Amino acid sequence: MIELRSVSYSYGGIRALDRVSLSIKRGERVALVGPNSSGKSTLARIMNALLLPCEGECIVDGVDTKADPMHARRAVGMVFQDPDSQIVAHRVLDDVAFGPRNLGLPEKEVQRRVFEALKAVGLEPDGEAQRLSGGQKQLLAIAGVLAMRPSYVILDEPTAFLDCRGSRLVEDAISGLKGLGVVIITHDMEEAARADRIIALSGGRVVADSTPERFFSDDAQLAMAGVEPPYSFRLRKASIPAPMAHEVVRSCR
Ligand SMILES: Nc1ncnc2c1ncn2[C@@H]1O[C@H](COP(=O)(O)OP(=O)(O)OP(=O)(O)O)[C@@H](O)[C@H]1O
Repeated sequence: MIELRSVSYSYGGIRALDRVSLSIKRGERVALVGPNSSGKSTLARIMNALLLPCEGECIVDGVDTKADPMHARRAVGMVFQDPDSQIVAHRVLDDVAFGPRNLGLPEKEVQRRVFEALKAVGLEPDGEAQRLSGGQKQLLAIAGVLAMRPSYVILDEPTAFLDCRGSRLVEDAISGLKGLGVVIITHDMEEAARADRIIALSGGRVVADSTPERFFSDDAQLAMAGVEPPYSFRLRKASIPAPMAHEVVRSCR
């Protein structure tokens, strides 16, 4: 479990997180939502120890990130918005192998991890990384993280730069991530609605932590989080059967 206990973080005089307490379990899928500058990316960086709390504690599987930041960096993989900025090697195979090779693993183990990770996201091993589509590059970034065998994966607006087709590829790959704790930072409420839980931040504070169903039904929470319910939810509320509502939304995208 990733557990934050009253975590605050400031960049100089800017308080980005203010006494945030929450937990993320392995196997659950959590959407992190909230307006710009509400602290979502800072929270992600606290969880994988790229940043350490100014106050409070972040505990990853029982280990305090201040005591052992490398433990959290291994356990919590990060995928960022921009697929191009995450490519580190010319060939697809070498790109995914980059992390495991840096761990000093035997080449046989590196290759096993590379092929498993590529299979998990549905990417072919041959080819050049820069020739992939935007969506495929994002799959490559996810494969690179999976090859490190994390317990949790945080995706910071993974579909923000992608077209409809690329977004669908990435969404399908994320749905296939079983057994890991998955945190998706998103402004897309359709994406948030597919999570088990939604955590909303505003002004660096947690203003909601509940199921999508409850979150999207609670006008006060929605107002505090500065978001609106997704189209599929509104259609459902208008008594259109869920599968049909889902299809309407898919065909609209
Ligand atoms: N490196 C930095 N230096 C100074 N201030 C920063 C830095 N990174 C973030 N901040 C500030 O911290 C606050 C929270 O930013 P953060 O990026 O965590 O929010 P966010 O919810 O991820 O925003 P967005 O949705 O725009 O990506 C903002 O006021 C932001 O300006």
